[in-house]
Amino acid sequence: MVMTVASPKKAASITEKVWQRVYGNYSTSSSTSNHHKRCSFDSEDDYEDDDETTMELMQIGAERTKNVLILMSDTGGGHRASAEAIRDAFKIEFGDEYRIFVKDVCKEYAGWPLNDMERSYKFMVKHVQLWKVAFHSTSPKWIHSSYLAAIAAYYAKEVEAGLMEYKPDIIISVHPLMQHIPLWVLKWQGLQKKVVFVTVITDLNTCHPTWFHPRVNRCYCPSNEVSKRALLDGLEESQIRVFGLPIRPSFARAVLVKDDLRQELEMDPNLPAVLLMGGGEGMGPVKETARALGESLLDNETGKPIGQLIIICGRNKTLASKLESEEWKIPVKVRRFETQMEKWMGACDCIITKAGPGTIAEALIRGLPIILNDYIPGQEKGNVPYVVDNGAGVFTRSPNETARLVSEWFSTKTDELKRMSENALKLAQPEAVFDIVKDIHELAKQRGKPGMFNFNRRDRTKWNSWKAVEGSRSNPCLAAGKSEEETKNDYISNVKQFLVEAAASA
Ligand SMILES: CCCCCCCC/C=C\CCCCCCCC(=O)OC[C@H](CO[C@@H]1O[C@H](CO)[C@H](O)[C@H](O)[C@H]1O)OC(=O)CCCCCCC/C=C\CCCCCCCC
Ligand SMILES: O=c1ccn([C@@H]2O[C@H](COP(=O)(O)OP(=O)(O)O)[C@@H](O)[C@H]2O)c(=O)[nH]1
Repeated sequence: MVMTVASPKKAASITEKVWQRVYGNYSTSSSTSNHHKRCSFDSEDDYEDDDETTMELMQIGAERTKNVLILMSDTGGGHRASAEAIRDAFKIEFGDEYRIFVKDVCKEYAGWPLNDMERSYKFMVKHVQLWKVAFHSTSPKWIHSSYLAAIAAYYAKEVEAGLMEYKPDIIISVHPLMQHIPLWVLKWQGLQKKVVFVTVITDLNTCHPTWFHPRVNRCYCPSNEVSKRALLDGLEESQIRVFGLPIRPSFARAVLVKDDLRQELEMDPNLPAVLLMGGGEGMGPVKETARALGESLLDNETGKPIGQLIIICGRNKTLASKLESEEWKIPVKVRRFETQMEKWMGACDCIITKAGPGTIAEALIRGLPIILNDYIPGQEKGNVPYVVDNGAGVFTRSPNETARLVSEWFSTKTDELKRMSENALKLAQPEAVFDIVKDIHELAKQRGKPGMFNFNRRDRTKWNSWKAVEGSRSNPCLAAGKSEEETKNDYISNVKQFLVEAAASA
């Protein structure tokens, strides 16, 4: 059945469509609604004609702005940082060719627990044994597939509404839990062949298996260790690319001079500097380590400092307030959430951090030797050997040991600091984010049709049905003229299909 909203003169509607495609006027729901009202068709003839138009439009459409939806969640600071890195790299490489949306569709559209993952995750990593059990017990495919299927059964419609709102030609997931449900929704909508779906993994080594989904078009692995895991988990070699972890272009492309940065950041121009942090949330033994450094970086004989300390607390306001209120015998700067991490890293000589992959990858680009003082069990565990075995840093949980190491690096063991800095630079992959976006661009080109909004007959029906209920977030089947009972049955059968698929894949 075909929706009939209006029956405008064909020529006018086609001209308008060409105009809108070329100028990419698909960004607001109102313009899209109007577009769809104008572009509805009544008969099979209209469809035939429209298919031809689509062919024409595909050629012109090469120039239209394509929508890229990046799926992330603020569980930790790394996923957002990588998402923004990809967005910025698209902008630098391709200008207005792509329109990028960085979104947590689960938070914005779904209900509990999907809309509350940040808080749940924070709670779980605070009670670290709880996280350890959750991480490892959900690693078997049959467990996480069934669990995600059950959640999908509840929220697929909402996630679908979220995806449809951005009309993506390309979906990029930078989160371990954003493969299964969106891919299912695309399949349900018959859009899997039209929308490019890629995963960009942001864990360096021991990542959770939910990152690996066999139906993605590409899986970008940051290291060979991760690509081996992907192969073991059933991905094909042709799906995998190893470029590195995507880091904000400001790290890779900006030319930063340490002396200038120190002046800009009002740091001591001469004293060596150590940067102390704990990811976006200011986690790990930051306070204890700061106090130990306050002692070890003071020369007891002269009473003068041998180094300076920068502490970045991220979103941990309690930690920042506590440290700000302390008295220090060496130069110390306590900062909250910083947006120009490349500058602080560029102004320092080494870094102390928990084993967050984003911070590690950034520090490597800046050639900073790394002291890892903590890790989250599961996904961050493997980051420790990644750094230590490559000679770019050391691991110790002891604040006193950390403070001793830094004071040695700044006095008697400067050669060790230099050697580690060189190793860090060897491991760095500053171009990774550009390689990733270029590959996605190529992938999208190879696929030919730029996404779901090159309508063919079937898509148009579906999309018109969907748009008819725009805003209400109801099931598109309802708008397609089905009864509530039929709609419910449709939905249940879709869910069943998903559960069967999940069981089969397990
Ligand atoms: C015996 C069977 C028991 C089954 C019980 C199921 C209970 C489910 C409870 C918890 C779910 C645990 C999810 C484990 C998957 C973890 C995947 C993963 O690697 O997650 C990591 C991210 C955080 O990203 C990391 O941040 C780090 C820094 O902090 C660092 O940067 C790292 O590199 C990043 O990768 O974790 C999450 O996003 C987890 C959010 C969990 C919230 C859980 C609470 C709500 C419960 C369900 C939400 C729905 C998710 C379903 C997942 C299903 C199974 C995998
Ligand atoms: O004040 C801050 C603290 C951290 N970060 C960034 O947050 C990310 C942290 O990611 P990581 O993977 O290291 O740890 P997570 O926060 O996910 O635990 C890195 O890109 C940091 O540069 C930031 O931009 N400002």
